[in-house]
Amino acid sequence: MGNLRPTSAKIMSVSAAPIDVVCAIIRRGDQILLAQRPPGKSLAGMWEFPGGKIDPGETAEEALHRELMEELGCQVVILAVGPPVVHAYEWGRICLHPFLCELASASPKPTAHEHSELAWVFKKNILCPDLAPADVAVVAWVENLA
Ligand SMILES: Nc1nc2c([nH]c(=O)n2[C@@H]2O[C@H](COP(=O)(O)OP(=O)(O)OP(=O)(O)O)[C@@H](O)[C@H]2O)c(=O)[nH]1
Repeated sequence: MGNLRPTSAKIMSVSAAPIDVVCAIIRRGDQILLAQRPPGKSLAGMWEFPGGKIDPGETAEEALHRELMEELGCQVVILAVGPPVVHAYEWGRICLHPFLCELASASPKPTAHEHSELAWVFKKNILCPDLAPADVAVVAWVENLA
């Protein structure tokens, strides 16, 4: 009996609808902006593409622009929309919606308002061990872009 609770909790988290998350692959020449998740958040210390959860009533594009303004204080132009990636973490599933972007011409430079650090990384070096696991499939899409 004692084992029933954890097992059923696990089944519930796996079968629940995934949480929709947007992320921006911001391109600058051959480099892409990565952001390091801060202490106290899930996947703390790992690197990700800036973005976050889609709020109720928001489109994915609206969420992307809002998150980038909150996290980096910048504006982007969307160049391409990638295939969504569903990834199961221990705590539940996310559906990650990737957008290839570039900084808008009048945008301020990205600044880390919520992340520990920002880094412009050459495309060929993005696949590092401390990249958020869900992002590996996004990198496969990015690598195949012209
Ligand atoms: N933003 C972002 N989140 C990602 C990526 N890859 C990935 O697995 N995630 C996961 O997706 C979830 C997004 O949550 P978040 O914490 O960024 O969302 P948020 O800004 O709305 O945060 P909040 O809920 O603390 O307000 C996290 O669990 C994060 O670990 C990525 O490339 N970008």
